[in-house]
Amino acid sequence: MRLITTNKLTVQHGRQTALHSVDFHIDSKEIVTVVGPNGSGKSTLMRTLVGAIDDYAGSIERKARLSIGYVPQKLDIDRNLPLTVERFLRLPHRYSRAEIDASLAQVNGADLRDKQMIALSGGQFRRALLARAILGRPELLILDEPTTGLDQSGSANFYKLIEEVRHAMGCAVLMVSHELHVVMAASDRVICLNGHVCCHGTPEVVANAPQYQALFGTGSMGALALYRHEHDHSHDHPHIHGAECDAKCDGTS
Ligand SMILES: Nc1ncnc2c1ncn2[C@@H]1O[C@H](COP(=O)(O)OP(=O)(O)OP(=O)(O)O)[C@@H](O)[C@H]1O
Repeated sequence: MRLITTNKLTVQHGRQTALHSVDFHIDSKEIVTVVGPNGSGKSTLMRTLVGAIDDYAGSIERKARLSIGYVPQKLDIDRNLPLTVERFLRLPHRYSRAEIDASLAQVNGADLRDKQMIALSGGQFRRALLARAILGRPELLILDEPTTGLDQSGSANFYKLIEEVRHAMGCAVLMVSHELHVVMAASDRVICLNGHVCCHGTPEVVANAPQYQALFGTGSMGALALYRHEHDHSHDHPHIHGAECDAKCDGTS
């Protein structure tokens, strides 16, 4: 089932065009990753999809009553404000203790409930954000750079956790990441953005696309293959998606 479709989505920040004529969709239970260089409009796309930016041209269609859990790229917690993880998870909705415990357990964070938000490590903080995003049992989880601040093994573990959450909750996952080889291997589809959609398709198709290689070089393909080989046992790729690349696009915005 289609959850969100955009048609010629265009977003300006002042005179800067952050997104230009972006056609995008995500279906239920898919893992879709958006990659692109700094400033290529990835966060703008996420923020527009969740409704945080409502000044755009083109159209966005959302499934009726679509519930979205969103983890923003950055979240500053006031260091002067005492805020436990439990209280953080209760903002802005009042969830029960049982719901909060279940959500924390889902992200392997049962021990975090009474800790202060500002005392969490990078990985614990990311798990608390994820726990909050899944509290409403969303059909679509949107994660903007979910492993910011984590080291390589912390990131790999976090992506594994995201796959587990997706599996347990049956939600679709849309994420932005810089960690090309790790995240692409775990995705059903990859969208390479540079203000516009440069190319899109399965991870292998995107990694081989000249538009992608013009932006990121060819180095990540070996890492992608390596990761696939090493982790074949733990990934489930039931979908076969068509290979689609925009041959007209030259990889610049
Ligand atoms: N609130 C804003 N006001 C003005 N310009 C903005 C604003 N937000 C983003 N931009 C500009 O829009 C463009 C796209 O920014 P965006 O944050 O969406 O990119 P990104 O791909 O997420 O970047 P990064 O990988 O660095 O996080 C950039 O040129 C950025 O400077």
